[in-house]
Amino acid sequence: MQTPGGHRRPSGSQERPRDTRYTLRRLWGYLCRHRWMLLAAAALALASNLLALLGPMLSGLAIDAIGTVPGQVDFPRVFFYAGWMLAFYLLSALLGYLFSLLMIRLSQRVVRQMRGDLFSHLMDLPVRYFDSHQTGDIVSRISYDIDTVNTSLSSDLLQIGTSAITVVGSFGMMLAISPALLAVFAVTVPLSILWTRYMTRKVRPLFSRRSAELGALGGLSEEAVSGLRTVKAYSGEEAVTARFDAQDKRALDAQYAADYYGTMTGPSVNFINNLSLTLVSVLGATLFLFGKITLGNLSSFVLYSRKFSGPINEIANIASDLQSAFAAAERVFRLIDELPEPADAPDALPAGAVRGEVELDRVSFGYDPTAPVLKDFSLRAPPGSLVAIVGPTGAGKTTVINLLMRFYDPQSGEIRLDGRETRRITRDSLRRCYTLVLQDTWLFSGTIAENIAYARPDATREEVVAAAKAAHIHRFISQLPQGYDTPLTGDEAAISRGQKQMLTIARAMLLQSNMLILDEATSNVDTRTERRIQGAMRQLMEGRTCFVIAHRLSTIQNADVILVVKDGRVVEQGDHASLLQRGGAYAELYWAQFQ
Ligand SMILES: Nc1ncnc2c1ncn2[C@@H]1O[C@H](COP(=O)(O)OP(=O)(O)OP(=O)(O)O)[C@@H](O)[C@H]1O
Repeated sequence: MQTPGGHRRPSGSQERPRDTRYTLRRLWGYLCRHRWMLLAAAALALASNLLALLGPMLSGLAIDAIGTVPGQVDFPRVFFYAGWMLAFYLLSALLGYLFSLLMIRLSQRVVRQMRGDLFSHLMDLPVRYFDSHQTGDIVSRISYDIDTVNTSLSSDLLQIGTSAITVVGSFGMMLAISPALLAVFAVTVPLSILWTRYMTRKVRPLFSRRSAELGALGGLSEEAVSGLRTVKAYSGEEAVTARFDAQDKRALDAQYAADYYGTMTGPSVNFINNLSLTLVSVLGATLFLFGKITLGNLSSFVLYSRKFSGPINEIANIASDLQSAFAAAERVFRLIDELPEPADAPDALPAGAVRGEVELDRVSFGYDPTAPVLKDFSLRAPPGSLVAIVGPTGAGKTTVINLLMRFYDPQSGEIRLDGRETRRITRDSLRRCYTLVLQDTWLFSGTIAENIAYARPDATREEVVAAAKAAHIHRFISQLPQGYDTPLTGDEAAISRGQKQMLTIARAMLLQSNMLILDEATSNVDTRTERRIQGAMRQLMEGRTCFVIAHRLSTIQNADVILVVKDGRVVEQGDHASLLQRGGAYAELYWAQFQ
């Protein structure tokens, strides 16, 4: 039996990269939510860099104060300039420190918002999304990809911000000192810009691939870890390790390719910039010879030229980090951009108090619209009735539940609750009308009491205990050292599958909804215990419209209507006695179990 919509398909590990501008705009949107912090950071960066920019100029003035004639050094002036240099550099360092602090805080806030948006959007996605994407890949977006964006925002963006100011400032200073010497950069700067652009374009898809392959690796790990018992039971360790190995190799290859081209960018741009230093030295010496520049100015120019090309270098160096962050941000935004469950119809109203009359009227549905699973499916459940759905594996029983809960909507036909089409009822209120107990028991890390009270956190301890007693799980819980306060963590061994199922039944007992769906809800409980909780189950079903899917036909004999489903169609319906008498598909299933 599946959980509703529990079929999983691996995600396509390759998604087409979007353009950088789109991702940048989205990131910018997040940053702008903290525009005051951003503005303060920009002001700090500007002040810190402008102060640092004064250093080379003061150094040049100090050199000129030394003069060219040995023994005629104007020490007071040298110390005067050196003193100012020290003061400016100190202040610049202090402002730089404050700037970094602010950027770290800013990136923390942005990441928190992004992660929050991502998670809450995840909750709004239709079941279909989870049916077709690997859990590990989704988790990797929430953790790994967002972390990558975080690192990049706090360090790379910071560097780019300060670099830009330094580049512009140094350029202005060099222009003031010697426009002639500046000509050197007319050759080297375009060269390094073109080269950096070429490399980033080359590297970006490689980083997208790296993120996707790492996501797939996460998916595989999640699959292997959650199914470890089965893997061991089938001695599949080697096969799963081989698959992991192959995927790990693919991820590492993708990482290597991205890092290889990423690291190539820095040194090559560095070389181009060093070339400019060589040219400045030659041209500067010539200008000095002709008395067009003082030694101090030349020295300042060289220092500014280092300041000017340094950030270009840095930007080239962090370009690969940025590419990796863009690829990660893109995967995050792609998830955020996934279409949520369609909004409720404009005329949809809350379900309100319902009697519990459910009708499926000639419903056809396929997960893939071209391959129908339910064909012309009709059923009518009067209020308070017990409807059992039986049929062979893959017949479409769980699919009926998926439609009742509106995890999916039918392609044709109508589903009605109390005569109202369910599309005219808000999804949330419709789902609240049902209590759903699945074979797939889902317990979260919290105490036993919290797990039982999951759908009603306001329930008192007495109510929780009464529910547990009704589900015949109270004795077991009381024997635990911490009783109802026993934490349920990942330690699956501490509690059996049957006990887990009883806990989910206790959880259902606490709810007062008018309709109940039991999808193989007692399949893990032994027949004796099942018989013992029958009374409680009957009490739970009392007065409620119930849909029960059970392979064990003994549990549904008292149903008002039994629907026999085969290949997505109702092939027989009636109560137990009439269906047995008929000697058709139901009788066949029944005798197959009891003979
Ligand atoms: N999320 C899904 N995506 C695509 N196909 C699906 C999905 N869920 C179920 N199916 C297909 O729909 C058909 C009906 O599945 P369903 O789970 O409703 O059967 P079932 O009668 O509940 O079977 P079982 O008794 O084994 O649980 C199957 O062929 C199944 O492969």
